[in-house]
Amino acid sequence: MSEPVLATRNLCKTFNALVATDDVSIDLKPGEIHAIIGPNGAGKSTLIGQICGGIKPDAGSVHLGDSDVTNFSTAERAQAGLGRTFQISALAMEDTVLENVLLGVVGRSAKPWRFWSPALKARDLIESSMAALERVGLAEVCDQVTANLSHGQRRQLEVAVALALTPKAFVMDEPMAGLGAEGSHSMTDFLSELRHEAPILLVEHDMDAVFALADRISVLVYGRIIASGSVDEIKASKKVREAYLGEET
Ligand SMILES: Nc1ncnc2c1ncn2[C@@H]1O[C@H](COP(=O)(O)OP(=O)(O)OP(=O)(O)O)[C@@H](O)[C@H]1O
Repeated sequence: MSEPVLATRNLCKTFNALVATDDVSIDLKPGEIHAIIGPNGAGKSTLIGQICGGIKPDAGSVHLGDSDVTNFSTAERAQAGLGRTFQISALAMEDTVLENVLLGVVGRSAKPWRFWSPALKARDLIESSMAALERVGLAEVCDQVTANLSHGQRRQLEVAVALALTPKAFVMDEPMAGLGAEGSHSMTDFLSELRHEAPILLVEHDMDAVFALADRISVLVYGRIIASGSVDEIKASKKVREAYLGEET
């Protein structure tokens, strides 16, 4: 069995009396897409916040490869190889498409000026940023102001920002949100390939995309993982249907 690239161990988080994360231990293995699904308010965003560093857990730990990153800042986790896309866009709308990727990469450095001083480094940085834009199909609009992009292109740009950091693992929060059928389809194709570069922890409400992509699904209800398994196992689970999928049928 391969070692997980990303793991949480017994994560707990309460907000006053509300238990938002209840003893959550999940793994992300090389080459896989592990989807986390659950009804609204189940604790998916809180879990992602603890994995990526925005929310401090009350108990438990987060591991990236061999490193315990529980006490790392968000920037330190990104530096350690955690690539994240956001539910709500974190892009700078007034900056160009290329600038957004460059800023994403430079922001990763604890000492950003180190990137900019030698001309060679700056050139490398631009080349790797352009390569990331090329991969998501945005190279041609690299000089456009981000505000001019369509919603779908902004989602692609977020992926490019994460990609340019050459992460060890991706954490993606609703990458399909707001994409039309065609956009979801091409993002699904893209993520399907991307998993071989770095595994993806995917939080997504779009069940068609989840069922098409996930190697494994974990179902979160009231902050607790109630089931974890393959797409077929989760679809067949009575417990899951009652707690979650059933409410849609
Ligand atoms: N900062 C906070 N203070 C108090 N309660 C919070 C806070 N953040 C989240 N919660 C509560 O914790 C629970 C889990 O919320 P969370 O946003 O993690 O769920 P979610 O599964 O991401 O929901 P959605 O699918 O709607 O995005 C909810 O009951 C929410 O109201």
